[in-house]
Amino acid sequence: MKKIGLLGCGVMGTQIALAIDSGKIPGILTHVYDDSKEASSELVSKLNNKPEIVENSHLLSSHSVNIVVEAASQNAVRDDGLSILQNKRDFMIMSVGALLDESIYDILYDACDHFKKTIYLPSGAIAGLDGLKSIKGELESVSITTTKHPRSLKGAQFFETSEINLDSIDSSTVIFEGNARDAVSLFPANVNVAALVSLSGIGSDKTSVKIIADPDTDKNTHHIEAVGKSGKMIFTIENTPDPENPKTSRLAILSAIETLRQYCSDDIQIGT
Ligand SMILES: NC(=O)C1=CN([C@@H]2O[C@H](COP(=O)(O)OP(=O)(O)OC[C@H]3O[C@@H](n4cnc5c(N)ncnc54)[C@H](OP(=O)(O)O)[C@@H]3O)[C@@H](O)[C@H]2O)C=CC1
Ligand SMILES: O=C([O-])CC(=O)C(=O)O
Repeated sequence: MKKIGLLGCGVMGTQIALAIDSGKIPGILTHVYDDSKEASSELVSKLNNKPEIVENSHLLSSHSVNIVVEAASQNAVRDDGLSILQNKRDFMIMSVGALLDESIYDILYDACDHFKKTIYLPSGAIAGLDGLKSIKGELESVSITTTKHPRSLKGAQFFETSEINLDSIDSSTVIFEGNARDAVSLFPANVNVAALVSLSGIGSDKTSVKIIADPDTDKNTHHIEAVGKSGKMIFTIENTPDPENPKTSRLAILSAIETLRQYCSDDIQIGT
């Protein structure tokens, strides 16, 4: 059975750990780490098969795990990605926005090649990446519009310099329009999906992103439009937010679980 190290013990990390513990993912969770000792202890308390809590993130991949699963933050990918691959572990990334920094992307890409390891990027909170990848070479334009309740957007770096006050928004309001590169750095916990769309399609400079704060929605909605020689693709995904962390959609958690389940099984691989 594959051995798994978990980096990040928040909402998503906890659900992934429970899926391993219940046997839904046929692997063994051997080591976990979170910057918050409270979060890692709370996660371990919920499991029947208790993993070891390591003292720092680098120790995760120094143990003999097959894969490290990141469910923490873009900073975690920046700080720990290279050492995970250098220690010859596969790496599953949820905070995909970190890869839109070209220097990080190049370092991790080269490390995969050099150490013969693989980075896995689950589809997260969206669908349609299979189609987008297939028409990559023929795409003319790609856009993604993300709509969330203002409470799901709270705490984003964007608000450190913006005049917009989320608490005073009383109707659907466009709060950001720009490219995917800027979007993921200003909203690092909200639009990792824009990084997935960019990496599957025409890149982060050409992928347009719009972010809407809507006080009347109870969904995290992502609307993607891609136009190219092969025709037009339109995807709208209306996600249920996680009750504990409304920034994160239930689909993103289930997508992480399914990717890890496939990694740990000898299943037929469906989809592009
Ligand atoms: N690809 C996709 O489609 C999606 C990606 N995501 C991303 O997945 C990640 C996990 O989401 P979720 O579980 O909901 O987030 P949570 O905030 O619930 O959990 C993240 C946990 O990781 C900890 N953490 C943050 N940075 C580090 C670090 N550098 N090293 C170790 N621990 C760290 C946090 O601690 P503390 O609270 O103390 O910072 C927190 O306990 C987020 O980055 C999120 O943006 C989410 C949804 C969709
Ligand atoms: O879960 C979602 O709806 C999307 C999200 O937070 C992200 O892409 O970072």
